[in-house]
Amino acid sequence: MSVLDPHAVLQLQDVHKLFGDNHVLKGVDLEVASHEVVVVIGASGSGKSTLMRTINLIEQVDDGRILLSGDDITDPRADVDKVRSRIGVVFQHFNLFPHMRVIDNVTLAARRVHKIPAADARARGVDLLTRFGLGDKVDDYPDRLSGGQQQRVAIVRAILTDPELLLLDEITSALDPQLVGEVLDLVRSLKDAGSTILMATHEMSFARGVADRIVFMHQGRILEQGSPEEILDHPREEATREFLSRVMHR
Ligand SMILES: Nc1ncnc2c1ncn2[C@@H]1O[C@H](COP(=O)(O)OP(=O)(O)OP(=O)(O)O)[C@@H](O)[C@H]1O
Repeated sequence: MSVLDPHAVLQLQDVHKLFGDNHVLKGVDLEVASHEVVVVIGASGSGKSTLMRTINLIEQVDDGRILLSGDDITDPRADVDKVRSRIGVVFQHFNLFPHMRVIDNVTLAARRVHKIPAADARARGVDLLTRFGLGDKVDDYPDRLSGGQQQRVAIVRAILTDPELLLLDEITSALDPQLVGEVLDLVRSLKDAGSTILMATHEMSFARGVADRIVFMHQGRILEQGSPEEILDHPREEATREFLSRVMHR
């Protein structure tokens, strides 16, 4: 077993996941250090989403373990709600509640799960929304917002309580191309503010711009990982080269 970084926010050790006979994660080892931005790339079906979902305990691992700041969150005795409250998650679809105003969407978990007083949660929500260009949307309902604005609201919701780790799974895939930039700008400012982020994306230019490290997944394994230059410009593996030539010429 590898020597573990005692400061790692996230550690996956030999994680396996099967859906029936389909061995989707075949022994994944991965560490994310504090303040690090790690971007996972790979073909459709390579296991990126499943990887993210095991970390948020939506999927149970079949073997191996996952540590969050040293705590084994795959231990059957782990408190799932407590683990989830330590991780901010944004998925492809924004999943905002349509009947709730933006500010209520943003502060719901802070109030209900973290028991932050409503006035404090609102103040922090308004501050973050304003900082990210949504100050005039605080009291709107989500259907009045563009897809990019809704996704930025979902990100504000995810960071409201300062989670230890942010999981961003294909957060721009459902957006019109002209709306992608504003969401990516927000992620860049989270990086600059020191967030620890694990992100799966198909946006190679964004991966290059924001990643400290890129991880290439292939058929349920991490085939190679390194700096954006190493992986995107000088990949060692044939499968990585094939994948990149496909996505770059799309
Ligand atoms: N809930 C599930 N039940 C059964 N099979 C699943 C389930 N979720 C994922 N799979 C299978 O696991 C494999 C990996 O899927 P996953 O969604 O993790 O890939 P991905 O790399 O995220 O793909 P994409 O880029 O298209 O999102 C696929 O073969 C998929 O069919």
